[in-house]
Amino acid sequence: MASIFSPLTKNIGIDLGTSTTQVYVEGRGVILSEPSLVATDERNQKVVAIGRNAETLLARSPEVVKIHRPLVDGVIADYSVTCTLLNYILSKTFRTVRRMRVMLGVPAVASDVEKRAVLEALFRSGAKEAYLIETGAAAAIGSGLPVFDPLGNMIVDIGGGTTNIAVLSLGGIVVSESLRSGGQKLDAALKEYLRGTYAIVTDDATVEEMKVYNGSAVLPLEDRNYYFRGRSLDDGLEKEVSLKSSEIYEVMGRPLLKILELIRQALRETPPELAADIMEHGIVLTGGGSLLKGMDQLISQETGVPVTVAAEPETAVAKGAGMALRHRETLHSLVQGVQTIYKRRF
Ligand SMILES: Nc1ncnc2c1ncn2[C@@H]1O[C@H](COP(=O)(O)OP(=O)(O)OP(=O)(O)O)[C@@H](O)[C@H]1O
Repeated sequence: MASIFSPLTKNIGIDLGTSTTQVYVEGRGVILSEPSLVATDERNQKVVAIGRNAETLLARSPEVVKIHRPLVDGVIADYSVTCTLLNYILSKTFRTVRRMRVMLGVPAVASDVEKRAVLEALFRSGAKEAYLIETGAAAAIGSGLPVFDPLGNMIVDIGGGTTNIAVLSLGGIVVSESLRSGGQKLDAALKEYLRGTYAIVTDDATVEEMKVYNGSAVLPLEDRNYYFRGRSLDDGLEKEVSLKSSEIYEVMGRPLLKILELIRQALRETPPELAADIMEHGIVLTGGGSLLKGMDQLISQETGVPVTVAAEPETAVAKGAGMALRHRETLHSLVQGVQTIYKRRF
């Protein structure tokens, strides 16, 4: 029987995200990226689809299907649904990988109970070794920041449900901040605005499209009109509504303020010598939220620090978690007093 130290054991990094779950396999890259969704049949509560299939099913027969999101704001909201999703993901990965050593990114804001729940779910799903790493640290490693150097590195990961910030130096986390707010709060603000101002309700896909294609974190140079369809609250009929780009910008500005405040707080807590490195080398952004138009510009304007978006911002956490497995002993000894890695062997 192959030992867990066997070369057949593959290092796997997982980003179990509020919106999307990604799996990275060492030597192969990101092999799976699917929505974090589980669909059950309303009539008998049986699981009928997971991940992308659940999304497709919802679009086809919304009346029969109930959609479950295992995570809310970055942490497990439904343990059994989380196990179902992890089982599906690991069994898909297991088709090509015999033995798995898994590292999973968790937000710094997650409690010990939540962390233990994820570890249990990983072991139940077939992982032979399982570890957790803070999302910010994983994102920094996955973006290729020189985290082992005697330098201050700052990463801001803006996900769907959480924003995680970490300042790393010499392989350890010096400052760590986490907020249960991310891209989904922008969607919620837009939905609320459409309901309150235009008495119209829209589906998630329309709001997401509005944000991704027409949204901006900075005041748009040209104030264009965009047209969307939704259901009128007055008569229940489909209605078209026109929104200005400046309006979308204003609505999204409120939730973005919280993210800006968290970044300022992390900068205030950073020791001066490391802050000087960050001023020189800049802040790196990861996570889907970093792709919002003008996000780097807004953060740079508001903090006075140069900002860049990582080359592959959406996969940085999964990749970094997988890469961290190779350095797990070093990281373990260097990250003193920080609850970065949890380990249990069977
Ligand atoms: N081009 C884009 N512009 C604006 N937002 C985007 C863009 N692309 C993706 N997003 C947003 O990024 C978020 C998803 O990012 P990501 O996949 O990093 O989060 P997650 O890992 O699922 O969540 P979390 O880390 O909070 O658990 C969603 O809110 C999505 O709408």
